[in-house]
Amino acid sequence: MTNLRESVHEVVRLEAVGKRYGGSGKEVTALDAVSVSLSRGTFTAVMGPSGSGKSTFLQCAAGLDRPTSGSVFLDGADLSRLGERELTKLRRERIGFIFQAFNLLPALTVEENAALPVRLAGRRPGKDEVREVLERVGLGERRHSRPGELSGGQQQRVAIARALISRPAVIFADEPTGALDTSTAREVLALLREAVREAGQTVVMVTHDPMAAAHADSVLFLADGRIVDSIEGPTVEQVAQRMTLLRDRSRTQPEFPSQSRRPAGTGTNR
Ligand SMILES: Nc1ncnc2c1ncn2[C@@H]1O[C@H](COP(=O)(O)OP(=O)(O)OP(=O)(O)O)[C@@H](O)[C@H]1O
Repeated sequence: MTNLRESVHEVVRLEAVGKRYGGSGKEVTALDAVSVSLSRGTFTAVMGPSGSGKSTFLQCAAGLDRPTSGSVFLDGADLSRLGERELTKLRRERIGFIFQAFNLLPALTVEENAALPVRLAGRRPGKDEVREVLERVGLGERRHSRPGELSGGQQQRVAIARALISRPAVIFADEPTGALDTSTAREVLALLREAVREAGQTVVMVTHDPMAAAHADSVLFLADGRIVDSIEGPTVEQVAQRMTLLRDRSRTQPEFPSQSRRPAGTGTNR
């Protein structure tokens, strides 16, 4: 299961990952030979115009969907070699998920929602374990509330607590700040950054928002299913400028000319 070529610092690796949808003349290439390596304890944002393949990238990297070609390695495991049951176990134990729509269970309290991954793994969550993770996201006082009694930002913090409780190697976040106002979004991003800095976790976040992307260590840019660019230590202005360029190019040319593509994954190995 372990890839011997893999560096010990590497926690997510995509090798020539392709994903095609449909068939019989209506095939869409959502990912086209994407290769990238992400190190432990890094925060990576994934950006690109609408339809560029961001969600597909996240789904394939997180083992929620299987690529049509290529391989995905996650925390040492080659996902293509895992059966559904093993994949579910790996997702439950090694990966945390955060979505734009929070996806909390309305009938459960804050602490029950946060403890869900532990229960699903067949373990009884310790009181301290749940309290600690809720305090970490600033919701220690709200543990008996239900999601409907909380603001959007508070609900997303419950979702972050739920993603953190099993101490996963990687947290995949799909537009985690998409439904939040700017100051609440900043709080959520600060929590993700803290998970990277203090717990050495790896965060991969799809976003449309240059402000959110600027909280990451690096930004990968997708266009037409390929990684066409990346920025290390991004600023809001740099990210916004790069996105404008990509949108303009995708409007004027249906496909990127190959000479404008940088080799996939450059600048992302740290
Ligand atoms: N289940 C599917 N069946 C068919 N085509 C799909 C499916 N999912 C995605 N696609 C296509 O694959 C391409 C990439 O889609 P994807 O959702 O990954 O893009 P995205 O960058 O996340 O877009 P957005 O920013 O609009 O959410 C698009 O052309 C999309 O229409």
